[in-house]
Amino acid sequence: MREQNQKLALQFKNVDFHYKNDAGGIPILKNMNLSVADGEFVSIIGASGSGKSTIFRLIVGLEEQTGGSIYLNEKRVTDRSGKVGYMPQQDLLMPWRTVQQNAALPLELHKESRLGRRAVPDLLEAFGLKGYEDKYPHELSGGMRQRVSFLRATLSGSNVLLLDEPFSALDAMTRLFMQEWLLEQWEEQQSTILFITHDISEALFLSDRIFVITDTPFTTLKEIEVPLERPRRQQDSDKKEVMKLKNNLLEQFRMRV
Ligand SMILES: Nc1ncnc2c1ncn2[C@@H]1O[C@H](COP(=O)(O)OP(=O)(O)OP(=O)(O)O)[C@@H](O)[C@H]1O
Repeated sequence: MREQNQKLALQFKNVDFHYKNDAGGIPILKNMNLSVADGEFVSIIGASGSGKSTIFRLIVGLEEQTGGSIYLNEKRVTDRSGKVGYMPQQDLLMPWRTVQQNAALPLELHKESRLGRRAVPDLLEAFGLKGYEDKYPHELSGGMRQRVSFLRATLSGSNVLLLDEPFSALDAMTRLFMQEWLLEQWEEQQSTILFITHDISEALFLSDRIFVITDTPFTTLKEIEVPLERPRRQQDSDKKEVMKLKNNLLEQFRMRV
């Protein structure tokens, strides 16, 4: 496992949240606590509609909790807009902007980024986009669009990145390569990643810990530690202890279908 420091990158303390509706509200989080260490890779899995994206929307500040507090890097931050890197479910690249212009958008919005404009050429190369700087999104493959979108989240300059099903639209082979690539970037940038997926194998391959939503509304999430050393390769997922975890998780979800 990668060296983690004792600092917390993210913490929910007694957080309540419900969506408003005519019937009085749809409760999602009830007095919920959660901690993610700086440098950790954590996945969140759960059934469709269980509240995974809502957790991200609260962290990003797109929704406001009705109770409790959310801490980023151990500071209680009330205005979290632009303070974390966020890659939503669809890549949301702007079709009229080039690769470079799409990726560098956070630098236009938030001038004081940890990485800064000078990092852009190096990062474009690291993200396999060198030579494509002036192309438009429709000229790219699915995997490339995902990489531009991830680069944009990275350029927010935050040490915390939230990735919401980033690989769901990719073919199976590209997806496997993108997972390995993502782990390399995570190591390189020393970031903290929260990753939503429906794919149990993907969560096991990538994560230090997996948070499982078993019921909604939820107070705690079930936590699973993944017993794999780093660096990892796809074939590590075939190890006996990982297969056992996978089968247990599949069984849990099967009972809910
Ligand atoms: N803006 C909204 N107003 C009212 N209800 C909402 C709103 N957004 C989400 N919900 C409801 O809140 C619940 C949780 O939604 P959320 O998008 O967090 O689920 P999810 O686990 O991310 O789902 P999926 O895996 O399908 O993306 C769902 O029942 C959804 O219908």
